[in-house]
Amino acid sequence: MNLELENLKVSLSSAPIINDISMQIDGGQFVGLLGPNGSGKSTLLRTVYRMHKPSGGAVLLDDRPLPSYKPKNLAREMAVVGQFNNINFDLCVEEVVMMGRTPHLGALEREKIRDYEIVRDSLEKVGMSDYTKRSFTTLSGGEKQRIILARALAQKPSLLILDEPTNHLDITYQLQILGIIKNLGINVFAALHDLSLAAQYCDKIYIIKHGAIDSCGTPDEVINRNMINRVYHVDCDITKDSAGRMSISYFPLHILESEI
Ligand SMILES: Nc1ncnc2c1ncn2[C@@H]1O[C@H](COP(=O)(O)OP(=O)(O)OP(=O)(O)O)[C@@H](O)[C@H]1O
Repeated sequence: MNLELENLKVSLSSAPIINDISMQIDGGQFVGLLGPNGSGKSTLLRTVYRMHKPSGGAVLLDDRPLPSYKPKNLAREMAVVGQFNNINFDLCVEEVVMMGRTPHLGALEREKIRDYEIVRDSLEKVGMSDYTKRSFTTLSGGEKQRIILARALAQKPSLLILDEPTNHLDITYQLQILGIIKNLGINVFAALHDLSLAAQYCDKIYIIKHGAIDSCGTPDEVINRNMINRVYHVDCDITKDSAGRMSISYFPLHILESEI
């Protein structure tokens, strides 16, 4: 499912948060949304998954306006991994991941063998196969995050929306999860903070600042010292290894301040 934002505006408590943003997520690309704290990344993503209503412009999915989709039809196509993933019911891991199959089942339809296979496969992908019967509430933050991603994978979406999907994960799982997401071959729109990881995994990056697009393009086009200075007010060195992988070395803030 292709996603297009057309001159999107979002206000929260009468304050303009997203100011006239247009974007395109298509072609099975992994698109990163980056920007400083408070720049509007979560607000933008929440508007795409209908938690906020735009105050102007439109969200289009496969060229159709978002409000024209029935929630269940939308859930068959779009999966969301939000920033806060509290589940207050005492469910085991398998039950949580099985929730991802709900949009594919009829009103009173029971899960079939195929649904259990998909759940097993999704748990395997995130390295949590041994936790099937564990109570979700007893898991660590990173384990919960991987289960919520498994639930999204079990949904078999064609558009995956992720709000900081790796913020609780150690580096092994950050790389593993980003690798899994990258290999899905579906449209992915993810808010990320780590510029080096975004450079490594994203096909396209949008940088936003104060609710507007600062820049957009391939990681090579967008991530550079000027942008990091302009958007984050931090100085840095950027190098590339022989495989073309970008490495960013940030300078402590007092160096930048003393140089101004
Ligand atoms: N309900 C609300 N009412 C008023 N302002 C809000 C509301 N929710 C969020 N904001 C403000 O909107 C701005 C954007 O917030 P948002 O969470 O979208 O930023 P973000 O880029 O995701 O930040 P972070 O990187 O810290 O997660 C912030 O200044 C925030 O305080």
